[in-house]
Amino acid sequence: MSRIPKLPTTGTKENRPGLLNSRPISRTIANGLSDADKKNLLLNHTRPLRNGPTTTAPAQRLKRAATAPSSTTLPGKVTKIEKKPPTVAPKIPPYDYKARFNDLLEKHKAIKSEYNDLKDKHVEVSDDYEKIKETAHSSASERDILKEKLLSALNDLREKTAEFERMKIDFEIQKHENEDLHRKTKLLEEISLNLKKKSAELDKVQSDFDDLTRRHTSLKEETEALRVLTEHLKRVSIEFDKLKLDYKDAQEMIVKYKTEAEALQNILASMYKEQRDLRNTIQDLKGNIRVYCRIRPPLESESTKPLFNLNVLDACSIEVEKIELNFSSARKGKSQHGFTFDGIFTPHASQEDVFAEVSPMVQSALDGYNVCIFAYGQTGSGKTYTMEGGCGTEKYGIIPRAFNMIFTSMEDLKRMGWELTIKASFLEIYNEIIYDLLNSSKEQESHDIKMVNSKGTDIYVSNLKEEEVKSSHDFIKLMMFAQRNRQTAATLNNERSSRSHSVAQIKISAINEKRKEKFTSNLNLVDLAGSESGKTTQRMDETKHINRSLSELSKVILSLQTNQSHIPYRNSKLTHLLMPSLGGNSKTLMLVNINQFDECFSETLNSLRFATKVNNCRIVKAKKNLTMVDT
Ligand SMILES: Nc1ncnc2c1ncn2[C@@H]1O[C@H](COP(=O)(O)OP(=O)(O)OP(=O)(O)O)[C@@H](O)[C@H]1O
Repeated sequence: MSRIPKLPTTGTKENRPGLLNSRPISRTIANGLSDADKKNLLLNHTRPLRNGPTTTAPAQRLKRAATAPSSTTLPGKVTKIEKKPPTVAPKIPPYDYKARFNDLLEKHKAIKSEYNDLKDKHVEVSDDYEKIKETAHSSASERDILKEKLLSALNDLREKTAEFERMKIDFEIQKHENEDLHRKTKLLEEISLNLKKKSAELDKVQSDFDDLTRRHTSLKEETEALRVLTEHLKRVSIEFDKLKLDYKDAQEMIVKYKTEAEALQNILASMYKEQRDLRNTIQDLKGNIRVYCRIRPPLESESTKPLFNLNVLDACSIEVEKIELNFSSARKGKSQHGFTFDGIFTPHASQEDVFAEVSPMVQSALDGYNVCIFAYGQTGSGKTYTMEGGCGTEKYGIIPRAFNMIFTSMEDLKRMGWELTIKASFLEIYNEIIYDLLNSSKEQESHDIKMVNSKGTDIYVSNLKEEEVKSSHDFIKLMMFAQRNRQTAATLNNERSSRSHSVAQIKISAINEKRKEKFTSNLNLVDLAGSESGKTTQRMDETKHINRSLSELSKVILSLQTNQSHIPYRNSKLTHLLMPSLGGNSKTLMLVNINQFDECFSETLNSLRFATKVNNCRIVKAKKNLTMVDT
């Protein structure tokens, strides 16, 4: 901004005119002199040399000039004064005036040229001064502008400062307020935290209180229950005391009754024995082989089938009659036959009616006798229905009813000190081979009939499954299982069930520890194969076997009837199996089943004739299998 040239800083501080006193003005201004200083400075510069406060003599000035620094710097122009090495003037003798004059002349010349130089320099300095003046002038105006600006800036500054001060105060106030707020916030946070804690504590206290309330309620209830219980206990205690007395009385009574019961039990046992003996006397009188005839009613589907005449003459006799219409045949005319048995079951007889007659035989088994009940007759005559029955307890046949009876009697026998074990097995004899009906696997083991002891009075079938039965329900389940197995075999081999003998064996083992008695008895319930003759090759084969076993059965019965020494039991599987139940020590009941269809007349006649043969046979008095228990 300043165009003032830089002046040399060297030189004396004396306020001399000209170059020697030329301090750089710009520097002084820049150094911030006061206005008065600046004025003085300018005046000093412009004052003529002679008006200077310290006017020096020309000789002195010359001398100073001679010793002055060899170079001076002027603003704008730099004049270099060459430094000459000081020449040592030869000492002039005082007498040499000429030389001294020449020397003075020389000095004068030098001063003169110096003067001229200085003059030139003065002119230069004057120019510079003018320039500086101008510059100073413009600087002054600039300074004024700047001053104004400075003033306004100062005003602004003052205002800003005032504003700043205000703001500072405001800031301070704000700061205080902020701090205050901060403090309050902190305080609030602390209060809120405390509140939260208190609230949590309150919640806990509340839940504790609720807990306590609940416990209090339950305790109250328990107390109430306890109170009720205590009252009840009091009552019970009174009752207990009463009962104790009653118990004492009862105990005395029990002892009394026990003695009486024992006496009664003895009476009962002897009565039971008498009753049993009487029963068996009656049985003996009736005969140990008993034959009944059952006539099957035609089914709805058979209602159109022609029937032959069948007259039930009395409870034990029937008459069958067929009128031959084929007059060309030799057997034309009436064919009438009468038969007498131990009983006749008409088509109206129910399963219950049949069992009522059969039950004494089951009772005999429970009394310790071997019993065999078998159904005989042609296919479809009602053998299976008679032995096994149909669905529902009403239609139950002899086998399930016999079991029901055994389990009912077991209770009475228990009361008299008898413990009974009942075992059951189911088998089928087809074409002289024994099949275990309780074994459902296809791979059947071979079954042989073997002797239990050397006396040959009892037999057993090897590899035959024997299940202990605890209830009649167990037995029904077992019987149904055997029926299913028989039906499966029948499905595989058409009509096999009709062509095979089915045997349900029930073994009763009884022991009376008190009386030291025990017995075992066998109850064989047999559904024989159809007695008719077959027509096909296979049927012929089957028939051969069936007929053989049935004729062997008739032979055995005949041998028994005629008291033969040798009874041919072993000639067929059936007779061999039934040996214990057919022999002297047994009771046999045969049910001959017939139907009334005209087409079945001759087979019916055959069945009735066979039954008559059996009926004529009287087994020797049966013996009970009772033995004494080894002690
Ligand atoms: N007394 C009866 N009352 C009502 N229906 C009977 C009677 N007897 C037999 N039936 C019925 O007659 C049909 C033949 O009887 P069942 O099967 O018992 O004869 P079956 O002699 O055993 O024949 P199979 O030798 O083929 O086994 C069956 O449907 C059976 O329900």
